[in-house]
Amino acid sequence: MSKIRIAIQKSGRLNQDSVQILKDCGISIDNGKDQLKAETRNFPMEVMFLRNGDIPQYLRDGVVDIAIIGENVLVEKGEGIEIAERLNFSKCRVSLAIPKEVDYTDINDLTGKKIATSYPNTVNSYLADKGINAELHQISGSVEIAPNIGLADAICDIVSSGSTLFKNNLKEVEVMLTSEAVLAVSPLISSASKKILDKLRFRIQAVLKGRTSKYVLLNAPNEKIDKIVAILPGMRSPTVLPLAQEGWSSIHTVVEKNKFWEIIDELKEEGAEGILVCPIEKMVL
Ligand SMILES: Nc1ncnc2c1ncn2[C@@H]1O[C@H](COP(=O)(O)OP(=O)(O)OP(=O)(O)O)[C@@H](O)[C@H]1O
Ligand SMILES: O=P(O)(O)OC[C@H]1O[C@H](OP(=O)(O)OP(=O)(O)O)[C@H](O)[C@@H]1O
Ligand SMILES: [Mg+2]
Repeated sequence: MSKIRIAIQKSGRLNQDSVQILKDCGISIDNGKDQLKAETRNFPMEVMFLRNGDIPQYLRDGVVDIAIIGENVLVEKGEGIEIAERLNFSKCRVSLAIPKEVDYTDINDLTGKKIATSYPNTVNSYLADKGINAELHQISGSVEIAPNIGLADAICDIVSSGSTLFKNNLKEVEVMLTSEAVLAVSPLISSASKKILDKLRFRIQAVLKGRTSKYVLLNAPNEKIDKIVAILPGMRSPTVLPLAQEGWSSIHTVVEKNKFWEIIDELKEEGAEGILVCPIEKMVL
């Protein structure tokens, strides 16, 4: 039986969450320590542990069928590679930053300036789009130090909390793109592997939906049911079950995680009691 070959990051920011999402999809990796290739249990899949930055080439060459990779790397060097799923982790942005004390009006201020980055294609196309000429200095890491050591006037790098910029006395002046981990697909994927990919995507969608939803149970007096149901969103519509105590019901529904706090006060005002919020493992719509 054929297997789908997936690349995930060997070590770094994407590794753990990539292994976890496969695990949540019921796929456990038989991983001997320091192995670069591993088999999986319960799913026709072979896992290659690679450098994030090398993965686009492996996808293009068809050495792997699919990969979990930072979207920013695809923007930089992933031409022709498609995204099958956005995975909602490793969220960051790729931005231009300059020393805090330097005034900044707009992108024209970067004309003729030296910009250090590990993402030359991304910067070049951003600047070309805005008609700006600047000099790029490509380095592969610790980019934020460049202005402090006189290597560049500005930098382009990944920003998440902003603390690396802050520590290096820099300020973010342009957000060029936002990024998250994605499931990317080789243009050379076979039809047999594509069928396995469809199964994997189905599982990933169920896992991601479960991660962003909560199962909510609450009690309410019967005369308040209509008002409470009107507040609650649900997969179809909330379930209403009678409680042993006459005149009361239990209402069950699924709510988007970040919407829960918006509606909790309304629910309480309408007389909801004993509100329980539970995690959902998987959700198939
Ligand atoms: N501070 C951050 N917060 C959130 N996501 C980030 C952050 N830094 C990087 N990422 C995302 O995680 C990906 C992997 O980053 P990481 O620093 O682990 O690897 P890398 O050095 O870019 O790659 P390689 O595996 O080739 O050494 C990046 O491409 C980006 O999408
Ligand atoms: O805005 P922040 O939350 O500070 O995150 C941004 C930093 O995170 C990444 O580096 P990482 O820690 O991955 O180190 P690396 O240079 O070894 O990849 C990125 O290259 C930035 O330097
Ligand atoms: Mg990094």
